[in-house]
Amino acid sequence: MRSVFPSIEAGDPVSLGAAAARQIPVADAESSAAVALEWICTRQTISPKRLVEPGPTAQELDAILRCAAAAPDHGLLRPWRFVIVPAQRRAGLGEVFAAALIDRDPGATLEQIEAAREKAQRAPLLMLVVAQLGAAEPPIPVLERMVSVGAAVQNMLLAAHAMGYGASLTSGQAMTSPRLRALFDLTPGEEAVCFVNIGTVAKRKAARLHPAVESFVSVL
Ligand SMILES: Cc1cc2nc3c(=O)[nH]c(=O)nc-3n(C[C@H](O)[C@H](O)[C@H](O)COP(=O)(O)O)c2cc1C
Repeated sequence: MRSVFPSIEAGDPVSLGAAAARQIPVADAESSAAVALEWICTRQTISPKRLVEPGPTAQELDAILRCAAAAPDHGLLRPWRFVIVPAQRRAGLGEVFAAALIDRDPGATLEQIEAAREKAQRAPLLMLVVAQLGAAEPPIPVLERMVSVGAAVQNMLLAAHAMGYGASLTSGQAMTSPRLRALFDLTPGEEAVCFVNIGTVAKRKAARLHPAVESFVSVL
């Protein structure tokens, strides 16, 4: 496993979880915290067009998914699930993207239809994020469940980044298409939120400037 996190040993598939549980000696704690903060703040979107092979190995993907499972989850509803789209199902997803575009815009050009189709072929790892927002017990508000979904997704983006991969989220109007819902067997109460794309970074853009803290924090 590639890692920028020094206390995680290369090749150790369980090390992400183990590192969190580990009692880090005080002398190492500060540098570990500094690396973790750096790692969180340097995550950036890498467009699927810039994500190439190799993608995460099966072991790495398992570690990434276990990070999702560490997300805060009020009521322990686990209000999300993920659907991996393997290579042999990409063409089928591309047809759904193309048909969804034609549904929305019957006048779409052949070029636009082909571009929609091609979106299913990018990034070595492609995974749909499904939010489960229907009736639940305990009745945790939908807004809180979406926070849990977002936290699970962010944990995966950060895990991929820590392993040295690039990652991004993609969405768009096809997410609400009945065709996409049918392909992924979404049940009533489930919503397709976005795709997670992960792979090796072919080219990186300059990171964006993050908003200043004072622009989003106040004191009551
Ligand atoms: C739910 C969700 C869906 C997104 N969908 C898209 C998308 O379809 N296309 C895109 O270019 N970026 C998409 N993004 C990524 C944002 O554009 C990106 O996070 C933002 O520009 C900030 O850049 P950064 O991630 O590098 O900090 C999505 C982000 C979220 C949270």
